[in-house]
Amino acid sequence: MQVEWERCLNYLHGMLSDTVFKTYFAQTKLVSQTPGHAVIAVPPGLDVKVYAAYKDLIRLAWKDVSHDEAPVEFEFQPQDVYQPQVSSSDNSFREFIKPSVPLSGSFRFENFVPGDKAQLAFNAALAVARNPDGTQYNPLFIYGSSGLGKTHLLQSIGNYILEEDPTKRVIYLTSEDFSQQYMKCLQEKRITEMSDFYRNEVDILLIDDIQNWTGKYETQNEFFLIFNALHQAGKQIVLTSDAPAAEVKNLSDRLVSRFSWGLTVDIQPPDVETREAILHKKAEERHLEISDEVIRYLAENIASNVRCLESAIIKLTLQSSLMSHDIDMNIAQKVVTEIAPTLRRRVSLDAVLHAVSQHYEVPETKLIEPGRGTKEISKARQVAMFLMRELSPISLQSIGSRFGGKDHSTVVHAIKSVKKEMETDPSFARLIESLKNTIHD
Ligand SMILES: Nc1ncnc2c1ncn2[C@@H]1O[C@H](COP(=O)(O)OP(=O)(O)OP(=O)(O)O)[C@@H](O)[C@H]1O
Repeated sequence: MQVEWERCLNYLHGMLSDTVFKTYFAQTKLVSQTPGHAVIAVPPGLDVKVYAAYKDLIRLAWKDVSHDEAPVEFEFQPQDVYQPQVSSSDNSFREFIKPSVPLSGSFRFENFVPGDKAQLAFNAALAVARNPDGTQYNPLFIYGSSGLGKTHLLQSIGNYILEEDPTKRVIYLTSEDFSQQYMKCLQEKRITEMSDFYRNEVDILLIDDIQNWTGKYETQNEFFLIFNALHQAGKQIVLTSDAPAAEVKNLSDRLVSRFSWGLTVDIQPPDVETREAILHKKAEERHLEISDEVIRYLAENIASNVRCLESAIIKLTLQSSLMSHDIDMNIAQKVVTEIAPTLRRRVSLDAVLHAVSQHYEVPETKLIEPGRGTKEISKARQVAMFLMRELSPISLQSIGSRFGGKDHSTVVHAIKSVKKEMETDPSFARLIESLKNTIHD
């Protein structure tokens, strides 16, 4: 019951001035509710008559958050024994929601190769980074298929801004992180703190993969209010998605419309020349000597996405050191044959979770909840992370997000552990292969 009032308060926060909201609403509580009637307790010292002026707005907010068409009469009462919500210090709230995921230093404009297909997105991202006060394109909405550099550009914006001005408050997170923050705050009745945080402590908001908000209407409502407040205050917002906003399934119309206020740009798969340029760049970054012939062969044969090009470079290095031989066409052909099945396959994360949960007899909810869990759960989780990476062109960060917001290094560690065990234990390697074969979308 109180949860609905919290949502209503959140809505009101978006409609009222900060002062009015904090004076009259922030400390209120829903104390009882019967059909058509709700009693709201207000802190001592406040004149309950004041609330008459807000009744229509409150009804509207209530209708919107509760989806209840029946009219509700709100009665405001001073409480004799009123326990205001203990407000936490900023630091403890930050600790509680972990607002931002650290930016990876390797995502920079200098090492992004735009080619023709990502030039517009690159220019727009750079323009936003150079003018982070929301005056360029606000919001900037970047969309494109998996592995084409959306996260790279998004994080490059953050890195650039922070290098120019380390005092800027840049928040980067995936849409799933945001949903989790919202659910956590809702459960702990800290929604007001969450909206306060985004309203008052963010200069640039970067949100990755908003397609994962499909059907999550409560999260969308919360984000809608935050978006409005930030936009009004001239704070820059950048969003990415695997599809244009209008094509994201079950994304509310009002968010779709807000997202089109600024600039929408897409990233298309790179053509063969750009793939060559990317491979040259990646080889150079790793101080690898790879002939033009090998680069061209890889660029022609790996056309799916840039993540696969990167993985080809890593595999080339591995093969070359295993065979104690310079990288040549033989090694390149071996690598292309090895990654060909991955290029064809693309399974959903849910399919992987389901298969692993069945095999280890661990409920899916246990696999994805934060915290370590038992040894068995932790093992099953590592296997799931490994399989997701193998069977789907998804970033380490997105995998971590699926497991209660684990960071990228936890996922790297999980993948390494599974690989190591596969090398030393053939029966475990067979198990992984058989799991791979059972997973289908
Ligand atoms: N044009 C490019 N130039 C250089 N590197 C690139 C380019 N495009 C992608 N990459 C690299 O490819 C990898 C995958 O890119 P990224 O994670 O940004 O993709 P994404 O579009 O966000 O994918 P997803 O939707 O799966 O999260 C990253 O390591 C990134 O640095």
